Amino acid sequence: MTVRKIVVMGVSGSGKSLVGERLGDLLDVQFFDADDYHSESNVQKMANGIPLTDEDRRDWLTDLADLIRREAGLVLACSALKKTYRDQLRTGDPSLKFLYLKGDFETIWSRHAQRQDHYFTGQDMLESQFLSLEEPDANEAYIIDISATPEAVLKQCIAALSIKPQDDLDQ
Ligand SMILES: Nc1ncnc2c1ncn2[C@@H]1O[C@H](COP(=O)(O)OP(=O)(O)OP(=O)(O)O)[C@@H](O)[C@H]1O
Ligand SMILES: O=C(O)[C@H](O)[C@@H](O)[C@H](O)[C@H](O)CO
Repeated sequence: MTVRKIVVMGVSGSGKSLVGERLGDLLDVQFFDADDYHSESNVQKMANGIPLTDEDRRDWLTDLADLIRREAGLVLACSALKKTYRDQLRTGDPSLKFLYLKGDFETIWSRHAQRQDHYFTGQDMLESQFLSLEEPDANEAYIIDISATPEAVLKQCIAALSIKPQDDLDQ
């Protein structure tokens, strides 16, 4: 297994934390959530229903690139919505692999609605994520269809990264 540094990307509610955590366990590398690296003012902004700007995300991405550089292996859940953001993350390690959790607004909104106690809420906020999103193509990321169950989504990730035979996940 050679893949050691992975970013699980996508809009809010696409399943990055759920899938990323399980992937970290499977790969036996630490899982990090980029949400934990937002400044207090960024969190406040989002909690007040104001989407982040490029400027708001600049220092956050710098810190995340440092984290990627520092760790020998990791799975990082990070929105990484724009190409320039992903380029900034890759400065931490050019071999970084991206898994893009791709889904439509309706699917993701329905999952958002089930989530509680999260500062990122509201249809407008989710819409703003889709407006900012610059989808990576297959040259830049493995594209994962999130319409299926978490287990099936995880299987796609494993297959994309060619980590283990898929049968190992059947339980
Ligand atoms: N494939 C799936 N099928 C059904 N529910 C899912 C699936 N993936 C994730 N969920 C659920 O959808 C919700 C959002 O998932 P999660 O919190 O992992 O997304 P996220 O991308 O990390 O969001 P955020 O960036 O806002 O933190 C959670 O309640 C999670 O359990
Ligand atoms: O780039 C961004 O706009 C942020 O990273 C968001 O995606 C939120 O942090 C996250 O979705 C909240 O859970």
